[in-house]
Amino acid sequence: MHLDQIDSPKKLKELPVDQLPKLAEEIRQFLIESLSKTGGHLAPNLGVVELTLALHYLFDSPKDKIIWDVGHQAYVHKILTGRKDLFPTLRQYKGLCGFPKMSESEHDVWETGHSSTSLSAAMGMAAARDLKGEDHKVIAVIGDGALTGGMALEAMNHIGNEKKDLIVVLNDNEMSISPNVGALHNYLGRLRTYKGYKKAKELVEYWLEKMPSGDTFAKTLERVKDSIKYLVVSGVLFEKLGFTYLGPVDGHKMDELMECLRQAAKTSGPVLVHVITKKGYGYKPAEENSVAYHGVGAYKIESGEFMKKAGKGPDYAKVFGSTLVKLAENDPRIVAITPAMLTGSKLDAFAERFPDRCFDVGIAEQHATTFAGGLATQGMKPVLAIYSTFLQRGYDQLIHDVCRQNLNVVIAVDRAGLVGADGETHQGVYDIAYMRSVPNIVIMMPKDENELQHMLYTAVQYDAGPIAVRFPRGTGMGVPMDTTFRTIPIGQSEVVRDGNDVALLAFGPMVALAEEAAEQLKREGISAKVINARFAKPLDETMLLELSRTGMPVITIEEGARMGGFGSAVLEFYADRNIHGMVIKNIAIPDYFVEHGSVEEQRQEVGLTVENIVQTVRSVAPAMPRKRQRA
Ligand SMILES: Cc1ncc(C[n+]2csc(CCOP(=O)(O)OP(=O)(O)O)c2C)c(N)n1
Ligand SMILES: CC(=O)[C@@H](O)[C@H](O)COP(=O)(O)O
Ligand SMILES: [Mg+2]
Repeated sequence: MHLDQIDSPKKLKELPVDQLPKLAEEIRQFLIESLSKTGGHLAPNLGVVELTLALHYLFDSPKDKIIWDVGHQAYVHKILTGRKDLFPTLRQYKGLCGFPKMSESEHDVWETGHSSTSLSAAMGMAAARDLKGEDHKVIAVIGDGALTGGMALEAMNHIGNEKKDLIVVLNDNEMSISPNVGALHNYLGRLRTYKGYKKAKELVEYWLEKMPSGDTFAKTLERVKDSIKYLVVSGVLFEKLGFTYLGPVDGHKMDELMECLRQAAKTSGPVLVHVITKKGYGYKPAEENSVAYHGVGAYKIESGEFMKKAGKGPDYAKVFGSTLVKLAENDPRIVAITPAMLTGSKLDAFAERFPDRCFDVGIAEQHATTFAGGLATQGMKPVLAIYSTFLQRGYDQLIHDVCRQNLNVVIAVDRAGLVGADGETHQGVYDIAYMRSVPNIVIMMPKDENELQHMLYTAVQYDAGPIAVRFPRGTGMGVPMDTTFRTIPIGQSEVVRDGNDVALLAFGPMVALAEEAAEQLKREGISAKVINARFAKPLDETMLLELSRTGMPVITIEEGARMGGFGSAVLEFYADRNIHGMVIKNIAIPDYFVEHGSVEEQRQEVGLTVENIVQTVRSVAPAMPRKRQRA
């Protein structure tokens, strides 16, 4: 039977077990070929081919619940559950999602994207099963990186105490996106070398059974057994936390893996199966550089060479990273923090230049935020580089620890706005709303990459509390870069184009759309003023008051959730001052989760387009001062 014929776990089970390694090979070839065109999370999936086959072969999905942590490694699961033919649409608009998605399949029992949720979800499912008197297995598959996340540890604390039947498969490839970090990671390294002890323990037990008790040799063996037991059982942290520990097992050896998982299925209470895999397994470029092949765009299969990305300027993240190095050269207070996104946040150069001042804390956004606070109390200038979507994890810490104590923490909010192919789990569209409501914080966003360097400079100079500079995923505008830094006055906007019919008040890179719209409107005889708002907090009150005096309709434009966002702030400003009668429209992201696709397609869907700005302006034309005068 070939891969093409396997469209369900039921079909897979019809395959003789000795043919699974061949199937694994076919799946790998399929992944390498398919992702070379669409891109996606290649290396994580190549590493779990055998593991996924074993799980679907042995367990009975969807009755048995298989939960994928992060979910970036669920492609093989998707292939085996009838979605192979959809792979040409992977991560594309209206196509197959890059993460588990309940609407796609009954086998996707939990949706993910953010890490370290699988154990809590598994515990919830196991508890529900027991309360309802049902009988099925619950299996959480979690990577060694995701295990460093606080949620996973909180869940282990609960699971180990409750003693419910539940299997945790720890997929240990020694990598997060970058090499995994931390004491837990070091500990897993030591466990991997314990392998021999388990074998020795089994051997001693075997001989003990054969010997008459009281025999002198048996007594000696008894003592050996005890010391081995100490190393194998009591020495293993997971055992101490209430789990039965099985492993480590080679995750690419089908027979060993199956045997270990079979044993896990038979064991009652929480079990942790420690599976050792290689990220990128079976594709040389990915094995050799799993960091680069963690998440990829299109590439040439033979060489692994990536296709060139189209884009006008350097990546915003790159400008952030290189500017921070320059700033840190002259400011020893600057410390960079990343919760496991060193490469994505382009902090590699910083880490190389200032190894002592760069902290990769693992997938630990909560800790990262409070750690930054701690540094700030001692006069350091922590720069927390964090994706907008992952800062959601550190929200309480942002409020309670950083903002409440008014600490000088710079928050570099990366991937702010629509992010494209990762889709709804990763959209950076909530941070304006969730940060704006917190006292003390300053929130700014540059219109282009040149302004980003000035904003970062401004942020590290700022000594009056927390300050966030948000910037989008992807390439900048291709503008010339100034060679000296300049301070941007806090709360001051910039007029980028004058006009007297309508005001387009744009936040961040939306300024470019507003300028394009203004150009188009000019051809229709409408004169649009374009303002680069720069700050969502504090607002430029002088500018807003001036606008209200002109009587022009105001259209706010932002790539963020409409509710509570920048536009809401403008509405609040006028309402608070009893300035009524103004025509104000907010162009922003509506109240639903925007799915995967290209950023262009997502913008089109939500109306963040030149056409929609123009259309909105047309709709308010009767309220324009000149038109009113004529009427
Ligand atoms: C809360 C959160 N922080 C950061 C990330 C970004 N991220 C995605 S995968 C990953 C590494 C996960 O490592 P691991 O669980 O070991 O999986 P592997 O890729 O090694 O298979 C990280 C940091 C995320 N998805 N969620
Ligand atoms: C699964 C996950 O969370 C990351 O791998 C994410 O896809 C990275 O996003 P960037 O490509 O924007 O760094
Ligand atoms: Mg890993």
